[in-house]
Amino acid sequence: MKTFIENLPKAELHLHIEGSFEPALMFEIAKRNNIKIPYNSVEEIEEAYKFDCLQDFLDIYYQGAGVLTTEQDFYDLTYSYLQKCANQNVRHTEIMFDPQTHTERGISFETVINGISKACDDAKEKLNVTSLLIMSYLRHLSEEEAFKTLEQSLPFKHKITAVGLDSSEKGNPPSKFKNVYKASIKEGYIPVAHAGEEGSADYVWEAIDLLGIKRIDHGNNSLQDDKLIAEIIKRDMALTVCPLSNTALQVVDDLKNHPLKKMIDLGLKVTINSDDPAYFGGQVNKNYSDIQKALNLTKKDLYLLAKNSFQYSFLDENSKKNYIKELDNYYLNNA
Ligand code: HPA
Ligand SMILES: [Zn+2]
Repeated sequence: MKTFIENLPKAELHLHIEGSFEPALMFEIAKRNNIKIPYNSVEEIEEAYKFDCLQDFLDIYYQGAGVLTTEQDFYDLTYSYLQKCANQNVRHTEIMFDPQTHTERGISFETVINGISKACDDAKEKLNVTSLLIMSYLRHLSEEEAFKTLEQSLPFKHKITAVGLDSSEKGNPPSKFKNVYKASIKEGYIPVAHAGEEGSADYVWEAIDLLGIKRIDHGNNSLQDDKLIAEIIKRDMALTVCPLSNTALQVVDDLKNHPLKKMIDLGLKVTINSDDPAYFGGQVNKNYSDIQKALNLTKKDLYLLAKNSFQYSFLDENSKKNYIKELDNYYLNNA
């Protein structure tokens, strides 16, 4: 099963590039930028990466991202993640980035986007991994701040496919960002949002009805509401589920109790993703293999999850078809 997962062609649809920042690279970049970080060793970092909830994690995640300064830093961070994609047979990835985490510190939008997008271009050519970008608004900041970010993104619109909403969910409902989503859609961005990770099913309703999202990031708490489940199925929207993130942030107490199988059985379209792999104990293939073991998933289940990852990506129809053909061939020969 391990080899089947390792070689399974797949896409990753929920990944924060700042959350892929591995301790070793963090040390290297902090050193070359002469920035002090409050850890002396990889062991100390690992000790700090124990979280009770989303906010605990976010405090450490923003601190880590604080060493990223130059275009080269953003390039190195992104290329390092894309190399891991290539090693895991992640054929396509949709990368979220948080411009405000950096612009708030005086780093220009241009520095961030150019570093990330150059790495994506190089990875396409050298690693045969495709990618697109999701610009995420920080929901603990105001809608006015999000509007500023939208404005800053416009000269780079051709490099960005979608907009997302992340950071502290509770107390920051999707309705707070209704106007900026409307404006983002007008600019041609596809809307997605984190909803129902720690927030209730009402937040998922708002993300669908008020923000018009096309895909739900996490969405676990949708299961609290049968009408919502029916609506998500009716609209053919996928959930980007992140098993190891859910246990690390105590959204789920144990992988054995993870609702993923229940979601599938209800008819929801589910994908498997790593969210913030450097912080939550595993890349996407570890998410596949740990949840496979915990829930006794079959090769067919895994094949269908990987198929969803291509089907519900924001790739054009022809690219989706080609990737799914590659996956079908793999499944035929390895089932
Ligand atoms: O899992 C997450 N949830 C909300 N915001 C985030 N920002 C990075 N990761 C996350
Ligand atoms: Zn996330």
